[in-house]
Order: sequence, then structure tokens, then C-alpha cells
Amino acid sequence: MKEVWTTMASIMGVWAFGQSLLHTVFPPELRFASLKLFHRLFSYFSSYCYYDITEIDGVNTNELYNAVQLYLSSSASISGTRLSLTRGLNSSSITFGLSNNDRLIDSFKGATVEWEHVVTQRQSQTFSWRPLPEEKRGFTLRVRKKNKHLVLNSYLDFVMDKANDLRRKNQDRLLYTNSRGGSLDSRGHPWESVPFKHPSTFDTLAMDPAKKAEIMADLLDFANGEAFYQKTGRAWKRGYLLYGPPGTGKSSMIAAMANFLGYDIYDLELTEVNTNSELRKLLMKTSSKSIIVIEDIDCSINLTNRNKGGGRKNNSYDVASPPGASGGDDCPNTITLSGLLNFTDGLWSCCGSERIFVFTTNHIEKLDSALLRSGRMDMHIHMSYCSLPALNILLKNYLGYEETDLEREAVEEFAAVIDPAEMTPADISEVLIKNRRNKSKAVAELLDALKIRAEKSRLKKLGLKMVEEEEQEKRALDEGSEQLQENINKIADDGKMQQI
Ligand SMILES: Nc1ncnc2c1ncn2[C@@H]1O[C@H](COP(=O)(O)OP(=O)(O)OP(=O)(O)O)[C@@H](O)[C@H]1O
Ligand SMILES: [Mg+2]
Repeated sequence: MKEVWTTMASIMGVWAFGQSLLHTVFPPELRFASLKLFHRLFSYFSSYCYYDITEIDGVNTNELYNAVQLYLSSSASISGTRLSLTRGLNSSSITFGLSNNDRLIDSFKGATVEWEHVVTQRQSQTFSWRPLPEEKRGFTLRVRKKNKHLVLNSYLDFVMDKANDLRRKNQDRLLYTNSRGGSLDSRGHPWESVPFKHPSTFDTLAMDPAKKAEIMADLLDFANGEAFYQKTGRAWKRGYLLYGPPGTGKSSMIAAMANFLGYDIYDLELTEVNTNSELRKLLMKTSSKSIIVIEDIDCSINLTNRNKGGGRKNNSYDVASPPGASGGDDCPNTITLSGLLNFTDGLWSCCGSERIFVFTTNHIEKLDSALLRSGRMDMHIHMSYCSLPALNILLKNYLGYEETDLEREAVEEFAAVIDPAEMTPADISEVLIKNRRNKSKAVAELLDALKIRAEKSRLKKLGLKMVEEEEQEKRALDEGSEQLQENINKIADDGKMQQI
């Protein structure tokens, strides 16, 4: 023990001597340069190189930092002895992480690397466009120089891929929203996220099975199509337009798509976005393997006909301007249709990859043809009123009924009224939920509701037809009396001419 203390004392002595020598031999102005030189010499002779991966890279969040954190959380959970545990708000999983200034050894293709989590207190901020976190966090990766190329060329990509897989497998998918408009939070994100836990799947979605199968096949084809998109020079993205009356399952379909592919959802609230550049910023901050959704596109963007714009230039449209507000190109607080189209189609839409755009609307007829033209939205999906096959799915989901469980008469009665009733799956679900503990009552009540609705829509159609016929008759009468008046005028004119 005594020897150890003696050695320590001599090391301290040498250190103090070195310090005083440095102070005496080198004047203050040379001291910094000489330290730098020592450092260079040390690095030159050292067999290691070091890479710093800071949490914030300039003003943006460093994706690599997040990926490393997640990647190490899987190794840390097995090998670490002192770990930091975190559980995100509303999240169902616990994430392990390296404690502050702790280290972890990892190996890749025979090379050993060392990760250190470095946390330091940030110096008091002088001036910054946005508040930065108080702690400065980062990872330092120590690698043998001979493995440098392996690490830079493959290991970091491997870490990124593994982190993405881990997030999809272990963590809840995320639902992002831009409720702050385009402004950034302290970590440089314009999006706020919550874990996404919507239970809708393609199994629970009531719609025509053939159409459902077609959509699922299309989604799978897209998700597995990296090589195809690369080969054909197309951006790896796909657009779906979901249209149909309220309550036919458009939002449920989006949730089912996300659950099917394991993608995050970015729910873009267009009315919160003020300018095209904000829109672009939001797009740049979305990750791959995600669905970018604009719900009720006809309500968030005023899509009047291009040619009716009066003094408006090119493709410019007000977005979410309050009724009566003039907006226009000279108003800075507008985004334009061309901005939106660039968002989905232009060069910017290709930053990142494997992204799906979904627009929904209740009124497809209100959309500009520019949004509908082929190639813009790859698939138009009509979510319609409940059909017989869709009803069978709802009966199975809510009451546990298989198709064969229903009496033949009941099936026939349902078949006779389901289409004319024009009831949405949401309406039908309501009746079934209410009576789910009493199956026969549920079926009887649903049948009654369908019959009433069918009768109502028959009468409505009849009424509409009568009104139409009446209007036609009136039009014919008006045209007849106009013609008669013209003839009388002509005869009167002819009479005058003869008198003259
Ligand atoms: N096709 C469907 N299959 C299963 N459930 C459905 C379907 N359509 C509607 N529902 C039920 O009705 C509710 C409302 O549906 P959803 O929000 O998906 O409709 P929507 O078409 O998005 O309506 P809106 O146009 O008003 O946004 C859902 O919670 C779901 O329970
Ligand atoms: Mg909806």
C-alpha cells in the first residue's frame, strides 16, 4: 500500500514540475500553441481515433445521436451495471441508456469500439435563436485507427439501421403533430409527438374484402419496393387519396395502414402552417418509414378553380384564410397550392425516403384537378357507405357473428336494405355497440334502423325526383311563354311595318 502512495506522490511531483516548466519556459502567448502541438503529437502516435457525436448539430438535432442512444440501449440492457432508465410520457416501454460519462464496449465484424456518453454543463448562453438544453450531451466513439474505414463505411450505417428496427419493434409508433405551426422546440423539432396506439387494423376495417386486399398488396409492394424505385429512378414515395362521406373509415384506414406497415404518422395541420417555407421545413423534419397525413384537404386549403383567381398569379391559393379575407400573393401568411404540390411532388419531397402521403376529403368534387391528376395521388380510394360484405365484418367484430351464424331470412333482409339505406359503418357501429351484450336485440335493432333509413332515402330520392320534374316542367313552361311573347312581338312588328 505504501508503495502505491509513494508512486502516486512521484507522479504528482512530475506533473507539478512539468506544469511549472511549461509556465517558465513558454511565455503565455506560446503556451496555447505548444499545448496544441503536444496534442497533435499525442494523436499522431496514438493508435486510436475519436469521433464526437453531439446531440445537437449546430441548430438541428443530430439523428445519429438518437440512433446511437437507442442502439446502445439494447446492448446496455444486457451488459451494463449502472444504467439510466427512461420511460417516455405515455410510452409502454422502458429504455436503458448509458449513465452520464459511462462507457460501453461493442464489437463489429471483429473490430472493437468503445462508446462513452459525455455529459457536460452548457456554459451560460450569450445569444441564441432558440433556447438550448442546459446539458451538452454527446457520444464519443473510440476506434483503433486500423478499423477507421470499417467504422465509417459500415458500422455507423449498421447502428442507424439497427436503431430504426429497434424503435419499430420495441417502442410504440409515434403520432406527430405540428400544433406549434412551423416553430421549433428547444431540440430543433417543429413536430410534437405522442405514442400512437390506435387499435384499427385491416382486420377490423369494414370494407369490401377485394378492395382491402388490393390496398394491402399495394402497401406491401411499396414497402418492399426499394430496388424497384431505385431502378426506375422514381422517388420512393406513394400517395393515397381517401374520399367519402363522414364516418366511412378514412381515419381508421390511415391508422390501419400505419399499424400494417409499422410506420409513424405525421398529422399535418395545414391551417397551422403560414408559409410555403414553413411547410418545407416540416417536410424536411419528417423521418423515413412514415405516413404524412393531411385530413380534410378541402377544408384546409381554399381550392378554387385556377382560372377564377381574378388578379391572383399562377397557382397561388389562400390556405385557411378566414372567410372574407383577401390573402393573395402579397400576403406573407399564405401557403399556395403550388407549395402543397411541391410538398408532395417536388424535389423537396424526396428528402428522406419510404414515405406515404395520404390526403382525405369528404368532397372530392371540390378538389382542384391539379391534385387529382394521375401520378399525383397514386391511388384514389373511395370509402363508401356500408355494403353487405362490410356489414359482415362489423357483425363479426362487434357481436362475434360469423356469416353462417345469421338466419337465412335475416341475411336476405339485410341484403335487401343495406345498399338503399346508405348507412355509414360509423352509424352501424353505434347501433351494435349499444346492444353488444344482447346479440339478437342488436341484429333486430340494426335491421329496423336500416329499414327506416332505406325508406327515408327512398322518400328523399322520390322527393328530389318530383322537385326535379316540377322544375323541368316550370322551365319548359317558361321557355314556352318566352317563345310565345317573342312570336307576339314579331307579329306586332310585322303589323307596324305593313301600316307604314
Ligand atoms: N370502415 C370502417 N370499419 C370499421 N369501423 C369504422 C369504419 N368506418 C367508420 N368506423 C367507425 O366509426 C368511427 C369513425 O370513423 P372514422 O373516423 O374513421 O371516419 P372518417 O371517414 O374518418 O370520418 P370523417 O370524414 O368525419 O373524418 C371509427 O372510430 C370506427 O369505429
Ligand atoms: Mg376522419
